[in-house]
Amino acid sequence: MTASDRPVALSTKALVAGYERDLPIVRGVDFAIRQGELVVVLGPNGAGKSTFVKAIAGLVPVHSGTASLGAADITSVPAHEKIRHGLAFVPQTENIFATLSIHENLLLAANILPKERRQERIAALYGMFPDLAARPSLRAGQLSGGQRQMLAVARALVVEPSVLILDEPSAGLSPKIVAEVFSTLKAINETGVTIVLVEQNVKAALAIADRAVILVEGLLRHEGPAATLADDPIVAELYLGARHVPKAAGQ
Ligand SMILES: Nc1ncnc2c1ncn2[C@@H]1O[C@H](COP(=O)(O)OP(=O)(O)OP(=O)(O)O)[C@@H](O)[C@H]1O
Repeated sequence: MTASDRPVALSTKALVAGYERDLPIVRGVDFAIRQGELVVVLGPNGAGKSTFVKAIAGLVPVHSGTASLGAADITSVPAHEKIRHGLAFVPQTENIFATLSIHENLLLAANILPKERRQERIAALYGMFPDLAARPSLRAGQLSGGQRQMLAVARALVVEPSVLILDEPSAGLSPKIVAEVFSTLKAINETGVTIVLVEQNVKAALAIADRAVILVEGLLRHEGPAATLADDPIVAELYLGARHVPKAAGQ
């Protein structure tokens, strides 16, 4: 089955959201990602990318429109309840408890699972993240930036979400560490987890994504397969400072 035949995992319809009622930041976004896809959300600074995913996650007020997981409307489901529907969100910052150990961070995330499943899930996560397994009693605040992001991702995966949304997991990381984080995300995606990735790191994100959507001023301006968008003049215009997009011969 190709990606386009698979059921929609997460969608929004005419989603309008923002911090104040009279100031919508996301201004009517129709978006869909199919099961097993990895879609990157691109766009210039201030375009509303974070606001868009936070609105889906229940962390920013939705003014109108809907967000759905599969067929279930989750627009009004409180943020902490969305995980029970299979949606996990990794915020850009404050995504771990720095004063607690790696193991305590995972235990806290596992709290919503039935008691008998917690150890088994944490063991599975340690299998996926050997760096975390190597020193479970280390205080999370002592981890490097990349390892912190991995702990944040591991916390999100404890409850086996069907959809994982990440808000700029590469922020502040060196290119080498970004490559490691992204290859881990790709491996997670290959286990069947649908991933929505908000990113500024365009090249690296397009290299692992199936598809990309571009938000500009709160609107979905452009979308397409990641492989072709990498060479798209609109991407160049928005990101690479190419103000004058070269016209095709004859124009
Ligand atoms: N907590 C907040 N309260 C009020 N306005 C906010 C808040 N957070 C962001 N905004 C505003 O919302 C708009 C969109 O911000 P957002 O962070 O969603 O953009 P972004 O595309 O994710 O940008 P970046 O890539 O720089 O993070 C900006 O004008 C920003 O100033």
